[in-house]
Amino acid sequence: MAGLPGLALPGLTSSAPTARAPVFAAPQLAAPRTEEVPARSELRFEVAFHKLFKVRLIRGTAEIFGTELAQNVTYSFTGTKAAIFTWEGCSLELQGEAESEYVDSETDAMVEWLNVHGMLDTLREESGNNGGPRVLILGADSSGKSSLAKCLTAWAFKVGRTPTVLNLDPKEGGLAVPSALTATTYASQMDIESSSWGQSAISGPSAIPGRTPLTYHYPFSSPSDNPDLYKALTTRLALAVTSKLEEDPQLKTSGLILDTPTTLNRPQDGYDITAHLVSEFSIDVILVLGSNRLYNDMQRRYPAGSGPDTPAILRVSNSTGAVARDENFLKAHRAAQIRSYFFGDPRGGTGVALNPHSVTLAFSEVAVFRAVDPNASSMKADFLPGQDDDDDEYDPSAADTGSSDRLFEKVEPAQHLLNAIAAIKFAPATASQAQIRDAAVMGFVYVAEVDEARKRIRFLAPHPGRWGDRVLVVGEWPAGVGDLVS
Ligand SMILES: Nc1ncnc2c1ncn2[C@@H]1O[C@H](COP(=O)(O)OP(=O)(O)OP(=O)(O)O)[C@@H](O)[C@H]1O
Repeated sequence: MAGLPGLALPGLTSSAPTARAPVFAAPQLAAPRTEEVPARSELRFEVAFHKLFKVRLIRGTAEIFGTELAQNVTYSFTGTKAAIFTWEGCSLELQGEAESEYVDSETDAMVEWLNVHGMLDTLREESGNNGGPRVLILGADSSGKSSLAKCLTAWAFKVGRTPTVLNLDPKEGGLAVPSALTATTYASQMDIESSSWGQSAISGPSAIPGRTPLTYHYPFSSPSDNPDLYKALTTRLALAVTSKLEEDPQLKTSGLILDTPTTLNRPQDGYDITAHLVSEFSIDVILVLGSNRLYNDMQRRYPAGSGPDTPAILRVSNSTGAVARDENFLKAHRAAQIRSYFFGDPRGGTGVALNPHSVTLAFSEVAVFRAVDPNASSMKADFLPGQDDDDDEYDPSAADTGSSDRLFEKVEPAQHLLNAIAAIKFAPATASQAQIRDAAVMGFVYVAEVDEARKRIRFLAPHPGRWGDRVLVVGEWPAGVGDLVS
């Protein structure tokens, strides 16, 4: 396939909106009030989507998941559940509407987490040629896994480290969109206002210095939906990250922090994947949050003193303030994450609004593949549109997956792609199944329009560059966001 001519629509440049960005109508807020937060306490708050809650630190010091707030800067939150913690006490100016907002002093977990950071930093000090700690965080649903990962990352950065964080939860998506498995080095402060891990440099300029994660695409919601694919991708990530660490002593000493999905907690299908991660990333510390069963099972699997490569298992307290997020909240959270990937942060505050680029292509100019759901492949084979006649032929490249099933099937562009999020992979249209699987992601695009009559398809892309002869891959996850463009 020749280079894809991107068609910039009139007026659709980076200085004028390419698509109508979701407008965040700043609500009228009541006058600000002041909240005194005692030492070693935290202000916990929950803000609904489409509501705004503003916080300004006016006295003392405070941090949000380990990252310090600057004094006299107004931070804006929406669609967030979080806590502002203070070691020494602080005064906060609050404005706006929180669904729940209270100060709590039951914060022993923070002290414990800080001790874990101290222990990890001692391991970094003493690491020599072996490199710093490679930490795997496991735990129950909403136990605070991501919050702990953020705290450990922020505190490590604060003492001059540059840890590499792996988001291995396809429901979260790290600095990209859900379905992204990412590795990101934190050499600058984390984003205070983000309810996830912030915004990637791929999406455009941001107030926080940009980070470009190494991204792989796993378009299923849980590792156990397609364990072979999940394992293959995490192996690629481990190889890439390990070689990056070998090239940079500072990164190597700073080590790895792996944030994982809750489903790894399940003995029946999660432990096998956990063992894969432990071996591929040469994990030496496993932090278990809030599950005695998981802690005991891990201790049995990796008994202390059974060898130099056996990881240490540490039980860590749950974040007492961590709250379960219901499916509606999580759905809105995912939609917001996808929106911010394309449109930036429209809230004001320190956020930067972006204008995604619109690219219209002929059907003949794109190569779209769909990741096959191994649990439904036999049913799908007959029904998916756009099957080539020779699709049933044996593909030798699929052999190294350990299964003769195909991983991806080519699909013709049609209405079924509308609202899909597609990964642009560093693989040409002629690539084998294994090459498509193993290719990293250049970025994600959103299918904004499919014109079957004129055989044209319009994408929104965060980046103006053309992607040339590269395949697009869609899957069942994340589900399309219907109202991304109105
Ligand atoms: N101390 C706290 N006070 C208020 N909210 C908190 C606190 N700690 C964590 N949270 C919030 O609780 C929610 C769940 O926490 P977190 O995402 O860290 O858990 P998790 O174990 O990673 O979740 P999941 O099971 O979805 O992967 C998040 O919205 C987080 O911001």
